[in-house]
Amino acid sequence: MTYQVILPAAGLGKRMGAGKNKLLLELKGIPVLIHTLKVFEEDEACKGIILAIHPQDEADFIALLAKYSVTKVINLVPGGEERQHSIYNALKTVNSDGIILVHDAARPFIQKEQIHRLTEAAEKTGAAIIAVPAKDTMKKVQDGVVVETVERSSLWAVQTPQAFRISLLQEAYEKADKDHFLGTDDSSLVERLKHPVAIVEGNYDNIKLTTPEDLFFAEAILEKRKRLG
Ligand SMILES: Nc1ccn([C@@H]2O[C@H](COP(=O)(O)OP(=O)(O)OP(=O)(O)O)[C@@H](O)[C@H]2O)c(=O)n1
Ligand SMILES: C[C@](O)(CO)[C@H](O)COP(=O)(O)O
Repeated sequence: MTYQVILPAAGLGKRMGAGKNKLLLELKGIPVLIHTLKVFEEDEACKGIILAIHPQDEADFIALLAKYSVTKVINLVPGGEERQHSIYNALKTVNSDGIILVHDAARPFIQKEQIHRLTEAAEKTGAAIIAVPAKDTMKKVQDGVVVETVERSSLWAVQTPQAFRISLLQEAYEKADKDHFLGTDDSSLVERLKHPVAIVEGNYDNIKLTTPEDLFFAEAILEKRKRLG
């Protein structure tokens, strides 16, 4: 199942505190952005990558695409104030049908096998997301006091990629824009259409590099993969 992918890469990395786009930080000498891009560059089912970038990063990103021979980037679009705005800017440039993925550029450890299970599910259902069963107990808190412990057996920790029929995601984004709805993931916009979203189980390696300790976890994941081959 072929697909296109939108990679939102226009964040400021405030929680990382690196003083620059965290996607320019290096893991084993290679920028995070390139680790993520290479997964899709090397996936024969990926027919095109649309990168949402911050204008201040444009020169650095273009230089990296050339240095690492990334050929599948078909468009660079300006990011927006929020992740959702960056993705919407990219989605507006898509004029085809089929399946589109949205994947955080800050998640460099996604693997082709998971992507293919995801696209197959999205082909069947129109919408599918990668997630893993929650390992921690989650509680709702108000004013510093627990108000509810959420039943863990039904909880999943949602990641990206998230995969959709292009027309469905475009409808969801148009409605969210009209309603001024801001979600923390793309699936929540599709759920507002009362459209079912399938869960595809991924793995716990697919972390999002968000805070400084994640860089240490990332190095450990790379070391594990090197040892396991
Ligand atoms: N306005 C934004 C915000 C985020 N992103 C991208 O969306 C992904 C997930 O966002 P997050 O991890 O929150 O990145 P940042 O927004 O950079 O982090 P922070 O919230 O700590 O600033 C990242 O690849 C980020 O580059 C984006 O394209 N446009
Ligand atoms: C989309 C996401 O990665 C799913 O877990 C997450 O919601 C992104 O959150 P962020 O704060 O925009 O990184």
